Amino acid sequence: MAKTTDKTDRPDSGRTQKEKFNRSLRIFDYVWLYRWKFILSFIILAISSLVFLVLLQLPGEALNVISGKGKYDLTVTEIFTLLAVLLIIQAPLSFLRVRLQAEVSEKAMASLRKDLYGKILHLQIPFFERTRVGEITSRITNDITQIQGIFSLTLAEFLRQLIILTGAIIFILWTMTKLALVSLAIFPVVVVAAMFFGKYVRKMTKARQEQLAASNVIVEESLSSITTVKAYTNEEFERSRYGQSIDETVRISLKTASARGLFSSFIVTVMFGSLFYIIYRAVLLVQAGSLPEGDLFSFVIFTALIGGSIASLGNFYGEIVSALGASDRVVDILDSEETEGANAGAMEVETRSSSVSNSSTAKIEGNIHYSNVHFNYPTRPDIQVLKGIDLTIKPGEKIALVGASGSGKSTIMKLLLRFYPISDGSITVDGKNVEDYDLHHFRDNLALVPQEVLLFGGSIRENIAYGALNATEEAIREAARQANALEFIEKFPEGFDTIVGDRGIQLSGGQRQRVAIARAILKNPAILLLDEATSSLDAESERVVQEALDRLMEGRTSIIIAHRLATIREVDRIYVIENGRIVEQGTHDELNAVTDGAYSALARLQFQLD
Ligand SMILES: Nc1ncnc2c1ncn2[C@@H]1O[C@H](COP(=O)(O)OP(=O)(O)OP(=O)(O)O)[C@@H](O)[C@H]1O
Repeated sequence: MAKTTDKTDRPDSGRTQKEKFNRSLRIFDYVWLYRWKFILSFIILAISSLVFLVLLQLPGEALNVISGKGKYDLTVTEIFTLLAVLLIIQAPLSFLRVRLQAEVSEKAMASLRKDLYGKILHLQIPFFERTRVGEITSRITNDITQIQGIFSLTLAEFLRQLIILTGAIIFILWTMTKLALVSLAIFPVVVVAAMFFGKYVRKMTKARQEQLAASNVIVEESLSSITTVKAYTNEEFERSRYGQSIDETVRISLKTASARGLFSSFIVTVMFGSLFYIIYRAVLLVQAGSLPEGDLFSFVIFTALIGGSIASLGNFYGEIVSALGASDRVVDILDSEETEGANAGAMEVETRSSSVSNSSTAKIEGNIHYSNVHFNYPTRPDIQVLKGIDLTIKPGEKIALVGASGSGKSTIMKLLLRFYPISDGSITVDGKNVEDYDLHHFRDNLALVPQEVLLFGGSIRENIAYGALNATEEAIREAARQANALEFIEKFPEGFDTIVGDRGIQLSGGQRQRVAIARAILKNPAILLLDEATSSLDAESERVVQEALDRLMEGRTSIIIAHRLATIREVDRIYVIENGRIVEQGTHDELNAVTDGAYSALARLQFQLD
């Protein structure tokens, strides 16, 4: 099973922090769509923060009024009436701000999510070979949630704290200059120290989360391959793998707990110690008669406010920095140039969805020509998988590829599907290089029936309709009939509405294959790619599947990867692939007649075994 490290394989290619930062800001484009609401929410925020600052001065002023040292000509009742009025004004403002920010962040992130997913779906296959599914999901879920947090909360809070901090400092400097200078000399130092300490604690917490995530990957991997785990009786192995990972989590957690413990002792003693020292100095001033009691009260409130603001600014800053990291990863994918074919843009998908298989471009006939095709997988540049493949298939012909495992049969097929760019040579269809076709139009003319059919989790109907999303009920039924699937589907109490379960596991192998064949029939492609199932179906299932396949292949150019030579006796031509080259070609009878031929050797071996 794969290693559990979560790494981004995309090269960081020495991008500087500044470049990363600038790229991250591209996320703002999404928020900018709702700029007026966003700006309005910040104006409201600024107003309510200022109101808050005024509000906090009032209790102190009330105390001053009692001791006859009031600054403004107000009675206690008037002060508290004012306080009540300000509170009431504050209420709808808060509501409106929260509502506006939620609307902006939800809508902006929804379009970001949609764009990102659209982009991911259009990325080339090598991206998916490099990047683990969990990591891609994490981009769409965790990273965007983190970015959303910034727009819905953090940025606003950051600004609010900044206003409060500035306002509070100005207030105490203005009204109690001497005392303010003492506290401004001590307090920020302590808070900054606390912030660094806090950063360390956060780092530890993150390490713990990562370790926990790694443990979850083990669970996910083991459970998704539970049949393999059981078949190999590796339950104990998996349990201990998980156990070790969990023990590691505990170890890191305890280290984190110690750091957290130290942190809170630090906060309690040093932070509050200095706060009390400042208050002590203030009380001395009150005692000496140079500071009214009410101002002392305000001073305490505002000093606590300044401390709180600095600390939370630190936290919010941390969140903003990590969201910038998340944005960078998201923009990395959004800007990726690894998109399939220049014609495969998201816009086109939108216009296409209404007329899925009826592309306006002329239908392909299916004249396929491979000319001196060389190929190596992008992930393994040193290993040449195809070493000069030449083959020609006329419209409606059926050809088979045979050869040992790893000889390159599937690769030949994948190149026709344009999953990878060809290193050298060319493939043409109807005389035109496959690269020059509009990708969607091109693939609309191809259908693939894979060896291992994995269905989507929905109903049988949805799975068949995947071949042509706008197909009618009759067309789906007819496709199922031709695929020899109608009978078994109708035996289910729910018929076409039967849910096939995650990846189709509630159907047998043969049934899954027939659903896949029905899907291909519905698509009605000119070219058919068939990776013959190796899993041996029982004779009866094999017969019905084969019959369905024969019907599917009728009148279509078909390329069959054959594992069982018995099924390809009737094809127009067989190509024997060895080590990325075609070593023999001809009909079954021709090749079988070659003494010491590669095919005849294979045939002897198989028919002996059969
Ligand atoms: N995605 C990939 N990335 C890198 N190498 C690959 C990839 N897929 C296949 N290969 C390598 O390319 C070679 C040819 O593989 P291919 O799947 O075409 O063989 P095959 O003849 O279809 O085998 P089988 O009959 O077992 O399906 C093998 O050596 C394989 O390891």
